[in-house]
Amino acid sequence: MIEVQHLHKSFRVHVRQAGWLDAVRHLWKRQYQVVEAVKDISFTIPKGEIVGFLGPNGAGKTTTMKMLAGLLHPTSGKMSVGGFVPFEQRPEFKKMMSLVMGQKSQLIWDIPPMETFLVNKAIYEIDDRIFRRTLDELVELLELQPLLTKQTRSLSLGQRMRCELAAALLHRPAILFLDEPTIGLDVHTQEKVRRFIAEYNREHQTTILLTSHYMGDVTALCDRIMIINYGQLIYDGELSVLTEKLAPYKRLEVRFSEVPNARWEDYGEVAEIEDSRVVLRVNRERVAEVSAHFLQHFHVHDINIQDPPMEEVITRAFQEELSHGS
Ligand SMILES: Nc1ncnc2c1ncn2[C@@H]1O[C@H](COP(=O)(O)OP(=O)(O)OP(=O)(O)O)[C@@H](O)[C@H]1O
Repeated sequence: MIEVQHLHKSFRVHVRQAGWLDAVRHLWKRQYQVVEAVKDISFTIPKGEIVGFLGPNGAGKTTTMKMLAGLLHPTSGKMSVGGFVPFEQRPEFKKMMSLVMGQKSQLIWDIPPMETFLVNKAIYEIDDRIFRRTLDELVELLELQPLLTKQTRSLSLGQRMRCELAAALLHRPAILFLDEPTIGLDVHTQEKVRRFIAEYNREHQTTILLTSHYMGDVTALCDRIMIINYGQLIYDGELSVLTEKLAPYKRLEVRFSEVPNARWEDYGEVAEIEDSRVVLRVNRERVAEVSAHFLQHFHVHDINIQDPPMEEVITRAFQEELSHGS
């Protein structure tokens, strides 16, 4: 459904001079610098898959998404999105995909969301019956009924984002690019949006590429992740494989009425230790044996075994790349 080969994008940016004298001089002789935002990335995403696209600030995620959505022309490389070359901007291409950017609104600010929906109906030439059916489904899934006729500018961020998603999905795109769809939302609304995306994908087999700084979005929605750093793809594969490779331990949290005296470092790396609680990073192969030992020899109130937090795994992935690069 999405195929990208050796994609590059560089921007030519004007270098600003620090001092006013230099700034005046350079009015005549401007200096430019080339920023390589995306460097030779290749990947394929089959129909119906949700892929998490991760990377630190400025890594090249938005630039890649904009190229995939046809908003930016690549410097070089090949792309096929649903069989189309995005930057050719064919009307059929626009009808089969949607881009939602958490930081940018496509709703018309001064009118209620329902009127933006009607504008989209006209733009995408959606048949009356299909429009009604799709709208009903989206209104129900996203709980939009009370918001439809309110002024868009009066909506809260979370209410607006739910309307943004509806506006983006009215024409039933087969491919969805979601750039930070939950940014700035409270935990409850984030959860709602996540559930909606998962349900919508299940129902319609929509192909989704998602960027998010919230690891909760990624762990809830994506089995596969791609990590980009300094414009290069440094990982493309299952999230669980990355976790096993970079963090070959589990987080073992044990609660006691009072932490007993023990040589905790014999069991694993001590992450936290308090009055009634010990958190250890225990090698995956030893988790079962260590837990059994604790239950047998100590008066344990509760024991909890988890994968390491995703933030930790991703940070390690960046660090690995940096140490390879140096
Ligand atoms: N229009 C532009 N002109 C010049 N440089 C740009 C432009 N757009 C992006 N860049 C640069 O390209 C690089 C990649 O930016 P991009 O916005 O794709 O990163 P990102 O991974 O989406 O970051 P974030 O998580 O902060 O949104 C950055 O160095 C950025 O400054």
